[in-house]
Amino acid sequence: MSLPQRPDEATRRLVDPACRVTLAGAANPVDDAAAERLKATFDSEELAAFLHDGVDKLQRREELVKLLQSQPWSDKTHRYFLTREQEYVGGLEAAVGIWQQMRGERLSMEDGITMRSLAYFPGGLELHIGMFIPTILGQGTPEQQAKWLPLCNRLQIIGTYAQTELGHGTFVRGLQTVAVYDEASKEFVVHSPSLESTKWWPGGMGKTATHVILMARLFVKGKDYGPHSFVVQIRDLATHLPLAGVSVGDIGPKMGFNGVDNGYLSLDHVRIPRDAMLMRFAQVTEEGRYIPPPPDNQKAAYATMVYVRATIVRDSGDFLSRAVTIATRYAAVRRQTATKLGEPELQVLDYDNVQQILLPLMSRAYALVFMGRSMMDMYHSFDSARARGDFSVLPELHALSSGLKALSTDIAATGIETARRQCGGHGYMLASGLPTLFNSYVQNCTWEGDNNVMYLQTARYLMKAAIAVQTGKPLTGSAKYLSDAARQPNAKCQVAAPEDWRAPAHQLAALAAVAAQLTAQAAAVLARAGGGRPGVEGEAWNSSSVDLIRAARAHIALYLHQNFIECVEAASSQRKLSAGPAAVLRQLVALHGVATLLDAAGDLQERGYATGRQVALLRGEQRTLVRALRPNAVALTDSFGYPDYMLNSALGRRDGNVYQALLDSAKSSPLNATQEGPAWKPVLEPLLNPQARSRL
Ligand SMILES: CCCCCCCCCCCCCCCCCC(=O)SCCNC(=O)CCNC(=O)[C@H](O)C(C)(C)COP(=O)(O)OP(=O)(O)OC[C@H]1O[C@@H](n2cnc3c(N)ncnc32)[C@H](O)[C@@H]1OP(=O)(O)O
Ligand SMILES: Cc1cc2nc3c(=O)[nH]c(=O)nc-3n(C[C@H](O)[C@H](O)[C@H](O)COP(=O)(O)OP(=O)(O)OC[C@H]3O[C@@H](n4cnc5c(N)ncnc54)[C@H](O)[C@@H]3O)c2cc1C
Repeated sequence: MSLPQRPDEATRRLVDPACRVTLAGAANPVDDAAAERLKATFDSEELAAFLHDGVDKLQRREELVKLLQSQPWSDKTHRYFLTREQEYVGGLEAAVGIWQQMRGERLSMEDGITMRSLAYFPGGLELHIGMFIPTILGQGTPEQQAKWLPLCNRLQIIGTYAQTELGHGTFVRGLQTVAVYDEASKEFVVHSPSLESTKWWPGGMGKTATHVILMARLFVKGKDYGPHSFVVQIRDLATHLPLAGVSVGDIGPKMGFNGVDNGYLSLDHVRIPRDAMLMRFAQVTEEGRYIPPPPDNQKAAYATMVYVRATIVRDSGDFLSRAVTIATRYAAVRRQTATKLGEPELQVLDYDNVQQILLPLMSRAYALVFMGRSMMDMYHSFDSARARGDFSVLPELHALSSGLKALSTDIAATGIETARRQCGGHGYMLASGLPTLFNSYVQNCTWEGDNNVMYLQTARYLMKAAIAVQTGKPLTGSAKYLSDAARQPNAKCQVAAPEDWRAPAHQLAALAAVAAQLTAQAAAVLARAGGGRPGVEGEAWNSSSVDLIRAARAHIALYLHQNFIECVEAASSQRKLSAGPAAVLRQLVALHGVATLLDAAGDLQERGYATGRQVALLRGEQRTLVRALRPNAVALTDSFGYPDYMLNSALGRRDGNVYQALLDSAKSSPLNATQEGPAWKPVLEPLLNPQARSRL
C-alpha cells in the first residue's frame, strides 16, 4: 500500500470542513527531485560518461545491474536485517556468485570488478583478491606464480595476508612470528613463539582461507633477516579443518565489515617447503645462503602494502561520493520548517548551513575521484618500471601513496559521517545506507597503516627534502615547491578581491606557502630536538611528530588540489568535455581550493602569509561559490552515476520517493513478521493479557 504524498481532500475536510487551513505545505518529494534536475546548467549525463570513460561503460553497468538483480545472492532487499552468520555466508555467496558469472558467462575482469562494487557485499574473499593474489604476483618468481595463480583463479585455494599480530601491527620489523630455515630438510619451520605473536586481523582467515601469505622474520644460520613473505597452507582442502600445528578462528564481531571473517592464527613448528618463500627479490638458496633484494628495493617485502594503499586512495572518492549523493538528493526533497503555517516549507538543501556543508563535501568527493585515477596511473607506471628492474620512483611513490592514503581516508570517513548528520533522524536508519557505509569504510583510516603513521612516512621524505633544500640541492617531484619557497621566504598573498581566491595560481601559491612553512617549522623542531643533528628516527623524531604530521598533511593537501586542477584543465583542453560540464567542474575546483584553504586559515595567518582580511575574503568566496553551484547540486550527484541498486538507500534514490521507500523497508523488518511481535509469548503476554496474568 502506498500512502498519499500530500493530505487528500477527505483529510483536509476532516481537520477543517471549510477548507480554510491548508495542510498542503509539504510538496511531493518526487516532484521536488524532478524540479531539481530542471535547474541544472549542464548535461549531467555527459559528465557521467566522462567520469566513467564513455557511455558504453555506463550502459554496461546498467546491464550488470540487471544481471545482479536477477540473482538471489545479490538481492539487497534484506541486507540491513542480516545476522552476523547470514552476513558472512551471504558475502561469500555474492563473491563466489560474481566469480561464477565471470567464468560461466565469460565476463571480463573489468565486469567482475564493476559487479563487485555494484553488489558491495564485503566477505571472506576480499583479501584473496585484494592482497593474496597481488603479493604472489608482485613478489613471487615466475615459477611460483605458475604454481599458485591458476589455483587462486579457479578458487581451488583461498588466501589471505597474515601480517599483523596481537602485539604488533604498525611496527612490521617488530613482528615475532619466525620462519627458520632448516638446511637438513631444506624446509622452513614457521612458528608463533608467544601470545603476542598470534596473527590477528587477516580478513577471511577466520573461517574461509585455506592459505595465507605469512609475514615472518626470516632466520638463516641463526641470523635474523627481518620480515619476509611465505605461502603457508593452514586448512585441509578436503575437510577445511586446520592442519596439524595450526590454531585458527574468527576474532569476533567488529564495528562494521562483519561479513568478513577476520581471523587469528597461531603456528606450532609448522614445516613448509623452501619454495614457499616468495623469492622474486630476496632468496634463500638450498644450502642456506641469503641473497638480499637489490639495494634500491630493500623494502621489497612491503611492496603489496604500496599497491593496496594506492587502491585505497582510488576507492576513497567512490565511497565519499556515494554518501554525498545520498545526503544531497535527500536534502533536495526533504522539506522542513515553514515561515508561516500552511506556506511551503523550505527544501533542506536551501538552508545556507546545509549547503555550506554539502557542496564543499561534493567538491572533495570530485577531487578524490580524480586523485584516485592519477594514483593508479602512478602505480601502474611504477609497476612497468619495476618489471625492468627500475625502482627509482619508489621513494616518491611510497611517500605519496602513504600520505594520500591517510588524507583521502580522513576526508572520506569524516565526510561520510558529516553527510549522514545532514540527513537528520532518517540518516540514523540503516535503510538510509549511510551508517553501513560509514561502519564499513572507517577502518580504512587504520588498516594498511594507521593514518598518523602513514603521514609520518611522508614526513620522513619531506624532512629529507628540507635538508636537501638547506644544502642547496635541487629538488624534483612533489616536493619541488620547497626549493621555490626557499628562494622567496617572505612571499605574501596577492589576493585583493574575493574572486581572486578562485584563481588556481592564488590557491596553489597559498597552499604551497602553508606546506613550505609547516615543513620548515617541522624541520626546525626536529633539528632542535635532535640537538642540531638532522635525523628521521628516535626520540627527536617522536617529540616532533605533531609538527611532522601537520607538515605532511599540508604537503599532501597541496598535491591533491594540484592534481584536481591539472585533471580538469587537461580534460577541458583536450576537449573531452564541452563547455557546460567543464565550467561546473572548474567551479568545483575553485570551491575545493577555497575549502582546503579555509581548513588552513590559521596557518595562512600564523606566519603572516595572508592577513585576516584576506581570510575573510576567502570565507566570503566560499559562500559565493556554494550558491553558484546550488542549482547543479542534484545533477552533480547524477554524474557520479550510481544506480539505486548500488546505493541501496531509501534516502538516496534517484526518483526522490524517500518516504515510501522508508516505509517499505520497515515492513521487511523481521520484527514485523507477526503482528504481535516475538516478545509477546515469552515476555509481554504474561504481563499484559489479563487471563495469562491470572495464571501467574
Ligand atoms: C569477485 C569480487 C570479490 C572481492 C574483490 C576484492 C577486491 C579488493 C579488495 C581490497 C581489499 C583490501 C583490503 C585491505 C585490508 C588491509 C589489510 C592490512 O591492513 S594488511 C597490514 C598492513 N600493515 C601495515 O600497513 C603496517 C604499517 N607499517 C609499515 O608499513 C611499516 O612498519 C612502516 C612503514 C611504518 C615502518 O617500516 P620500517 O621497516 O620500520 O621502515 P622505516 O620507517 O625505518 O623506513 C626505512 C625505509 O623504508 C622505506 N619504506 C617503508 N615502507 C616502504 C614501502 N612500503 N615501500 C618502499 N619503501 C618503504 C622508508 O621510506 C625508508 O626509506 P629511507 O628514508 O630510509 O630511504
Ligand atoms: C578491519 C581491519 C582489517 C584488517 N585486515 C588485516 C589483514 O587482512 N591483514 C593484516 O595483516 N592486518 C590487518 N589489519 C591490521 C591493520 O593493518 C593494523 O591494525 C594497522 O596497521 C594498525 O596497526 P595496530 O593495530 O598495531 O595499531 P597501533 O600501532 O597499535 O596503533 C595504536 C596508536 O599508536 C599510534 N602509533 C603506533 N606506532 C606509532 C609510531 N611509530 N609513531 C606514531 N604513532 C604511532 C597510532 O597512530 C595509533 O594511534 C586489519 C585491521 C582492521 C581494523
